[in-house]
Amino acid sequence: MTTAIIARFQLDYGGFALDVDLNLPATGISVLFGHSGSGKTTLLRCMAGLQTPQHGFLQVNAKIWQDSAQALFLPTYQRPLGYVFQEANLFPHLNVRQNLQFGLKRIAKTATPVDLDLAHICELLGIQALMQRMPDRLSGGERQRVAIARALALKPEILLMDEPLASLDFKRKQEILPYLSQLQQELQIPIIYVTHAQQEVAQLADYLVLMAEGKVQAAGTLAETLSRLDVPLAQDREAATVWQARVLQHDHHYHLTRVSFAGGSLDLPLLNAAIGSPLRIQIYARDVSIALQAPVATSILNVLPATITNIAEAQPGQTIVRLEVGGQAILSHITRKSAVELDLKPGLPVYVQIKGTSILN
Ligand SMILES: Nc1ncnc2c1ncn2[C@@H]1O[C@H](COP(=O)(O)OP(=O)(O)OP(=O)(O)O)[C@@H](O)[C@H]1O
Repeated sequence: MTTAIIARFQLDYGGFALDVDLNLPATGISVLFGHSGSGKTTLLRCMAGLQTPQHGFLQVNAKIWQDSAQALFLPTYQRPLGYVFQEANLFPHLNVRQNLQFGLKRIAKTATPVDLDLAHICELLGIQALMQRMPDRLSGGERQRVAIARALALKPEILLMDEPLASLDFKRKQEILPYLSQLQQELQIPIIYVTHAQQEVAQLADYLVLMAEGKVQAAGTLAETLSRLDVPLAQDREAATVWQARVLQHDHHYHLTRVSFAGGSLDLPLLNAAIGSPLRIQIYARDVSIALQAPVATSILNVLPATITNIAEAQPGQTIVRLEVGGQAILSHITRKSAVELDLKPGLPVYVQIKGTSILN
């Protein structure tokens, strides 16, 4: 991982304390995930210079924005960042184009090497046709896409997003998520994205930071962090791993699509996606079962050789098993009785049977 951001903050509100020491990658979406009140927004506000912690150090790329040890603190307006809030906060008396142009003058003063072409940004966010519209004539999802474009128009070196989808209903969220995935693939700047929605984590995160009570509980690539048995996510009923895959071939006769991932290939229900296109595949731990031998007669299409790496107790009577399939981690929730009867142990070679998958993009 090429580190772009080093963030160390200690802040005490009296009743709540933030204490973090984080290195975040140079590209992709780093998601800050945690329960309400875990300190995600406070951390984001510290990065933006909207909060003044007792101790703070923030380095973005090679530049130090803040270092309390040397009394250095760049005010927010001198930090080349974009900030997207839960509500779009567009200027109601300006149309979309004027909203996007607002504040552009600032760029001349704080020009950065990052060259984001505004027209390209509008195209990525699908808002080219909305330029003349007033904000009250936009849907919630459109307003939020304009707010994201407005933040990017300032050519930031990082984009901070605080629950940008939280005020949207399910349908609007689904409408905007593909745009965010597209941005993540095209933009060369790091995005720090706050959410408490597990689905957004699975769909967007490249890097995942779990926060609890003002501290970082775990941080790492999405695959690493989702499959850690020592953090609550793996114990959750909704525990899942996410694999990056590519479309290999379509089988129109059986209505199946074969995709490849780092550890092999999977057959999925027929997808409407071009050969070679990238996909995220979510596999719930409850949909993965374990067999000691390769099953000879099974209706399950996806059976893969795997090795057990860790085992932990989950709910009463439940065991969670972490396995690797060609280096890719996968979780399986099974009954404790099965774990004992099969005598499962770390290092044991087994087979995983994947009963179902969801495609996230
Ligand atoms: N200005 C403030 N003064 C005192 N306490 C504050 C202040 N701002 C936030 N807090 C407290 O700090 C804690 C962390 O709040 P924060 O908004 O960072 O959490 P969060 O994880 O972003 O939560 P949510 O998901 O609900 O937005 C909360 O207990 C909150 O009440």
